[in-house]
Amino acid sequence: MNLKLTYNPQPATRQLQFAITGSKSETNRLLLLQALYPNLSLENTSNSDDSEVMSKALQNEQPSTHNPQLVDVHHAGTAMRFLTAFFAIQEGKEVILTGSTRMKERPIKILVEALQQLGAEISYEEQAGFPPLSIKGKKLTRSKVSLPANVSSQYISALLLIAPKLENGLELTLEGEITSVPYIKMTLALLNEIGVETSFVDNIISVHSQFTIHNSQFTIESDWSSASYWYSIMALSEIGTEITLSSYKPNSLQGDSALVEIYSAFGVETIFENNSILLRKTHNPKLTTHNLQLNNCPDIAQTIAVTCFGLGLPCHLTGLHTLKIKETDRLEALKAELTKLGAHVTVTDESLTLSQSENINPNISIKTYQDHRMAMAFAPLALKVPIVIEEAEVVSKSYPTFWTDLKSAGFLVAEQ
Ligand SMILES: O=C(O)C1=C[C@@H](OP(=O)(O)O)[C@@H](O)[C@H](O)C1
Ligand SMILES: C=C(OP(=O)(O)O)C(=O)O
Repeated sequence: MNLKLTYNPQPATRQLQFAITGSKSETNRLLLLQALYPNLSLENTSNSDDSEVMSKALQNEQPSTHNPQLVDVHHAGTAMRFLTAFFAIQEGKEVILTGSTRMKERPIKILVEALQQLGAEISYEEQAGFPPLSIKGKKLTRSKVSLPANVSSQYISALLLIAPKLENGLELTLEGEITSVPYIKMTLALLNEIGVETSFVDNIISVHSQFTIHNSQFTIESDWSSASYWYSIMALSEIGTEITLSSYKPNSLQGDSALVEIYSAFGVETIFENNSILLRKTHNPKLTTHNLQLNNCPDIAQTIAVTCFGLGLPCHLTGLHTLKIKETDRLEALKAELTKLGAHVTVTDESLTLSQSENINPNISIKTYQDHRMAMAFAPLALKVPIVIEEAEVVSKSYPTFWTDLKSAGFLVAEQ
């Protein structure tokens, strides 16, 4: 489904307000913890496809006589990585864990080797180092392992999530530069919330074993990565435009809440009130090069690059080495699509540089490369020029109601 987006400014008749569902990162961690500790109950879980597949994989557990069970996580990176660790400790159970064609190109060797060092029985079904995996669940008896930390934090989170169920807990030594650190801290914070003791000093993380927990209820904060598209819409809107998003709090576990500070430089003010954020366009940003290090919040890189282009601002974004192994090679995808719109962009393996531009080519058809964030990051440009988003249904990976929310905000969204 290709969607043509245009924007026809109407006088504001009411305050725009959207309830975004829970963080998919927090949801997928807590769903796994709920499978390990059934007396954990969750509110405001994510309605994303990635959380649906996670939930289904954990619920559809068949008795061990149906071995091996096929579990398909489609495009969900967190589900693939977290479930690899989960199934590795399900004694007597065998699964083949697989995903989409792209998932079979996303590396998993670092996690598999770490689990194997702890005693897990995992082998590759097709290409060594990549899904699908054959996993024979067993009791893991070892408790210390080292692994490279500069490729994906999801490998580390996966190990941490099963750690309290290991006989002697876990001590992880992280090698090299640690990437996407807030996601690791989110995992530790959620473990702490349910009563698991952890420590993270220098490059060593320790998790104590904890076989049961008290009844515990957790309300998940809404997804900041999804909020990023509204930040971009505000940045590209007229001064005075406002929108309210719920439910958010100032002390978030999500690294993407860095949006508050980043978008203040693009003229968007954030006010926290009653469990919500009010976003207001207050001024037009200064014409300077925006230098941002995004190692801590890789998922908002596409949003920021497109915002800068829409505002005609030059930018230099760094810390983007993980973007090449996500839903697509996001650096190449950004370069190709921004260039079609008239941008001057260069990329390296870890950075993107955008020159100042004055025009945006209208009626360009944006390829989305099976990447939800390509579709949602480019949509706000409809405030400036008509634009077509190809295979627009990809948004359901993280934000299934994105197009209906956009319509409610006054965008014209027509199937082509
Ligand atoms: O742990 C998580 O929930 C995530 C970690 C990040 O991945 P990397 O650590 O691979 O950068 C992020 O990009 C992804 O969307 C979600
Ligand atoms: C990278 C992402 O997800 P995952 O790695 O979990 O597929 C994302 O949602 O932007």
